[in-house]
Amino acid sequence: MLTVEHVTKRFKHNAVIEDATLAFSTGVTGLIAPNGAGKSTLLKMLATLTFPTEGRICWNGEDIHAMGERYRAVLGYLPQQFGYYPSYTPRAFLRYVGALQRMGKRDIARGTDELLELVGLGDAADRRMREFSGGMIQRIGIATALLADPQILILDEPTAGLDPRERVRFRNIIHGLAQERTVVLSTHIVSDIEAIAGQIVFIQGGHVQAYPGSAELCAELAGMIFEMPVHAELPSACQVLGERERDGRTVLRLYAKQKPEGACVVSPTLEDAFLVRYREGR
Ligand SMILES: Nc1ncnc2c1ncn2[C@@H]1O[C@H](COP(=O)(O)OP(=O)(O)OP(=O)(O)O)[C@@H](O)[C@H]1O
Repeated sequence: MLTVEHVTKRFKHNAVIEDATLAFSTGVTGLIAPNGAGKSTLLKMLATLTFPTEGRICWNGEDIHAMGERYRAVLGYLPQQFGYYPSYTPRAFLRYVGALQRMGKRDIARGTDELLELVGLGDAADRRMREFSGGMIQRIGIATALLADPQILILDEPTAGLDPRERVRFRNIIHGLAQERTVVLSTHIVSDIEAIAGQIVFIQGGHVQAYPGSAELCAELAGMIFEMPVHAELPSACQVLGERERDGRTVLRLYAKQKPEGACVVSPTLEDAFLVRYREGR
């Protein structure tokens, strides 16, 4: 288990993460927050690329910085900007990455074949990556992070720039990988994690809060999410969460503590929970 114990991260006097205590076990944890909230900072600390100002992070009870190379041997990390060489083929690139990780040639070759199949790029193993779509490159990024068969997989906004089909494919791959790994991924797109995250972590104003899954978050809003016709008079104490089409009509989706006149109550979604939590001024 990966544990974050009373971790604070400050840049000069600005605390980006404040006294965070969290645990990541097998399965997917989705870190969801708007841009600039501190997702990458938290993930970089989990990947030992930056240090907590206070507190410590442990893997199975041992401080990850004290573990040094032993920790990096169990860690796979896909940064937000994944660096690759466009003139390389996936096979050559994975060989290069494996060599940097001091893996044996046979392990690299076996890993490369298995991983390219896993991410659906077995047929593209010997094509130059300059011809690849953004989604294909992200899948190469995943294969790279998985090459040394890590127990912990940290993915920083892995679905950024992917089209809906690629997002679904990516989500399925991540879900499969998390059956026997600790996967932590950041996103600001709710649907990326709604279906697969066993734990959801919000970061707001430096405070980090974990929920066991989207069901608990949605339950908190039960009876407080409504839809009403777009031209109806809005109650004063409500938050508009968006518009949508319902049975050929445009309706407003609202958050309110009490049922507005003419509104009907609807089931809360993780997106509602996200919008309510991160509404302007909060
Ligand atoms: N090395 C640094 N020095 C100073 N401030 C930093 C540094 N790294 C991050 N920050 C600040 O910390 C805050 C959180 O940044 P971070 O990149 O962790 O956010 P994020 O949630 O990952 O956002 P995004 O989705 O835009 O990547 C920002 O205000 C950023 O300017």
